[in-house]
Amino acid sequence: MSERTLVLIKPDAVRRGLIGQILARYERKGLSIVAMDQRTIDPTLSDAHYAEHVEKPFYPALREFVTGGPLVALVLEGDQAIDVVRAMNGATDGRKAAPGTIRGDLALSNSENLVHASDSADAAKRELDLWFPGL
Ligand SMILES: Nc1ncnc2c1ncn2[C@@H]1O[C@@H]2COP(=O)(O)O[C@H]2[C@H]1O
Repeated sequence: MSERTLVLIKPDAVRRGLIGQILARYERKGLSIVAMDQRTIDPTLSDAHYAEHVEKPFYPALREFVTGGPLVALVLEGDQAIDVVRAMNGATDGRKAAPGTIRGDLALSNSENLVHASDSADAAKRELDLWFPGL
């Protein structure tokens, strides 16, 4: 079933010049880029996006990081896109993510882990409404 998912190419990836490499992986897989926008977000959007994490001890550093430079928000579409993109991104901690995944190949951190993707259909709906209202 065709689905849409929200992906963030985070500020560490933008800083490292990895936007093209990361986008190419999603395109090669056959996913469609439905929308794409480079922006620097404010703390309010960070708090809304990461609502489930705002009380966690790592959140202040995460907010600083995610608001600290431009990121690329995109909507990807394709068959089972939510699970497919999560598998392509790999485990949260880049040090533990499997080789062959984006984080496994390109990240060495648990926090600066290059990409974010919606982790369920409910999360995708919420995040798509938040980042691309009206799409
Ligand atoms: N234990 C942790 N320490 C620091 N950052 C974390 C930790 N767990 C999760 N994160 C960050 O919080 C983010 C939540 O979802 P993401 O997929 O965007 O990627 C995660 C990491 O960037």
